[in-house]
Amino acid sequence: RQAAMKRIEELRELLNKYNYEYYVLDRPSVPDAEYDRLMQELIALEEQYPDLKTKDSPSQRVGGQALDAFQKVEHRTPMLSLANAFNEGDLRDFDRRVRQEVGDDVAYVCELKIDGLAVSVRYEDGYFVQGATRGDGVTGEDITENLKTIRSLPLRLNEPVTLEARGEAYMPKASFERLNEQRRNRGEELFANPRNAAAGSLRQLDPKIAASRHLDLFVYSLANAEELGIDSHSAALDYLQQLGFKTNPERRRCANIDEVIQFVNEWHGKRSHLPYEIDGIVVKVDSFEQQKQLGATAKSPRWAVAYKFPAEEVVTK
Ligand SMILES: Cc1ccc2cc(C(N)=O)cc(O)c2n1
Repeated sequence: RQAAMKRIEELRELLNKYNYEYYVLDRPSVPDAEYDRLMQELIALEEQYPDLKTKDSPSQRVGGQALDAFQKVEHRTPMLSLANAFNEGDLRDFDRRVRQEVGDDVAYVCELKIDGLAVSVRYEDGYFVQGATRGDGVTGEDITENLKTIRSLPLRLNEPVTLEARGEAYMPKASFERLNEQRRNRGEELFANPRNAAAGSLRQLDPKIAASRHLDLFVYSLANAEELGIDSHSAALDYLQQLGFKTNPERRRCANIDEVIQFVNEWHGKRSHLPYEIDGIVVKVDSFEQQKQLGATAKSPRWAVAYKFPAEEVVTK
């Protein structure tokens, strides 16, 4: 039994590491066959010794039976939506309002605005404990079992911290094409775009169906950053990455609004080359102290804006 416990721990660490390399770093170090072989060994040992199964075991990603309904979840801090900017003038207006409030010494962080579903994930002592949809920003739906099927979501963080992170669950373009191909062959109704497909997948009561949709997740903010002594959005993103979350690498810290506009123009033409859809660029004041000075309206922060790209001409296939 001692040997089994040791081997189970070894397998769990190995499989979580291989999973991280494959799904977060996109740099697998072992062939799939090796991963599958080790997973089968872990599942067999956990069946033999069920009490040695832990909640961060990689065998627990695709949950058990389907749920009857989703429970409601109250977000500890509201999930804000972003005010939109549609052109350079809107961005300059945003910058002027910010500088009127906090002065000219302000830096921004630009991120790609992933076209998916906003979700919130909670960890206690480093273990994933609950995940929820944004809902109306205050109350969402508990989709913990479905989020567990997203391989880039760590079941355990690199540090035993208690936190709540926010991110965008999305369906990569390749998964979307494959899914619609399947539905076409079965004469089923097609999804209009990856965002709708991701929404439909996360709303599945059966986690096995959610798992089959190959969703992914970029994490983009820390709800309790202050408690953890983090003072800026860029530091929060670095910390999330350090903890083992998948964060979007295409982010840039900008010293002024001109650099923001440059970043926006750069990505305007490049987004079709991305393996996922984006519908704009998120621009945030970097310093949390300045964010606090700017505050938020009932709906959205005054320290952030979403620059929206015009909807891509629809190419019907
Ligand atoms: C505060 C906030 C709200 C929605 C967001 C949405 C995205 C996104 N869709 O990528 C990124 C962010 O940093 C966001 N930040």
